[in-house]
Amino acid sequence: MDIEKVNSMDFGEFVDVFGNVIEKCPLIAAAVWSQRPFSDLEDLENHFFAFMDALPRSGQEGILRCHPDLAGRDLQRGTLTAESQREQSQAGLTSLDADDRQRLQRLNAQYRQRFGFPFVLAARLSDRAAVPRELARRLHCQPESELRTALGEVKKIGHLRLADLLGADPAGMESPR
Ligand SMILES: NC(=O)N[C@H]1NC(=O)NC1=O
Repeated sequence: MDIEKVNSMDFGEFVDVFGNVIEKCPLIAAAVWSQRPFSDLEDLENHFFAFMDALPRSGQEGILRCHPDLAGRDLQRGTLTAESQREQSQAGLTSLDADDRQRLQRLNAQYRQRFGFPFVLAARLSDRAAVPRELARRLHCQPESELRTALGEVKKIGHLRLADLLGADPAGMESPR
């Protein structure tokens, strides 16, 4: 899909296509549509990210809370969004054994208890060994910097989802940890 096609979309089509660029936050796509035309993928994604950056803290935490836990209940029940299912599967989180899954669920619970929002990480840039390691490390970070880190991960996820939709090479991403 090229940027001309994106710019020609009506509101309904745009929200259908880009509504889950930020997990379960179609409102952001709805707001971004008003800002077309976009010059390219980077311009388009900058509008998504600027909207997030301009939110008050409660809104930013709300975005994080829209994310399902990694290897959590939604994965077990098969209720993940298609994008999240693919990302968690690519990181190997759909084939954890019971011990590893329970360890991750314990760490997720500790993280949520400490920060008040779920642990968010761009799973496609990680793997099943790195996820619990990174979770355990971030558990000890300060709340302010952790909020920034988590929103940075939401942006990485959004960047990759947008690149998929536009059939672009995801430029400038970190290689897998
Ligand atoms: N909790 C969390 O990070 N979830 C997200 N990460 C990712 O790559 N896809 C998700 O749904």
